[in-house]
Amino acid sequence: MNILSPSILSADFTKLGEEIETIDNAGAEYIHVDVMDGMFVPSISYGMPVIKSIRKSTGKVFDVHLMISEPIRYIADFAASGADMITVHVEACSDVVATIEKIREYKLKVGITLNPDTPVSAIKPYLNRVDMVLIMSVNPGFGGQKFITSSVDKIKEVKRLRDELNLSYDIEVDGGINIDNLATVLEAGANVIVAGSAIFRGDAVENVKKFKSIMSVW
Ligand SMILES: O=C(CO)[C@H](O)[C@H](O)COP(=O)(O)O
Repeated sequence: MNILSPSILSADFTKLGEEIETIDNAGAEYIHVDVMDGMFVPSISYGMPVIKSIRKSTGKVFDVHLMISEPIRYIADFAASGADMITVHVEACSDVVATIEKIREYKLKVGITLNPDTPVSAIKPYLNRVDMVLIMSVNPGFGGQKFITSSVDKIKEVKRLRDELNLSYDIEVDGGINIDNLATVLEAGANVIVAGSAIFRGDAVENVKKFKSIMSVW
């Protein structure tokens, strides 16, 4: 199933609750929540209090992407804030298996991700333990960047590995996705689509509709 997960990093924070209700009503399946610590990535976004607060605005799945060093330290807090799934960076965890197990302790879905310069081989040992693989198609840290085209081959590679290893994880793609490159990533094998600026810049309802109409034919 194809899933749209708008990234609220590009929403208007002065009316975040309303922005979330808008994309929820327009048909987005997930809400993508980008947490940045100013260490693993250069920028700082928001954390548990914001997530707890926006949890009241929607019942949709909170797809929380932790761009933080040693995320194992905060899994309990993100679970208590209302996360439904947590994705961690392979580069950010000194013990990836323990981090995955910690997320499972809270009965949350688990995603693993990697930076554009990290090869897929770095996550291969963990593929049988996760529900989702996130292919970053920009260097994490900021919305509104240009899509890195080599990500398409990475999507194909994790799809090929899923078949080879007889696994069933979702493949999410995040960074620089827009109406023009959406079909390319879907065709490569991505089925969870993150988009920030392409959804929240302009008319979010129309943008969700356009995304979903293309996604419906794949
Ligand atoms: O993880 C992210 C940045 O680190 C964002 O989710 C991502 O960049 C989405 O924003 P946009 O669609 O504007 O590229």
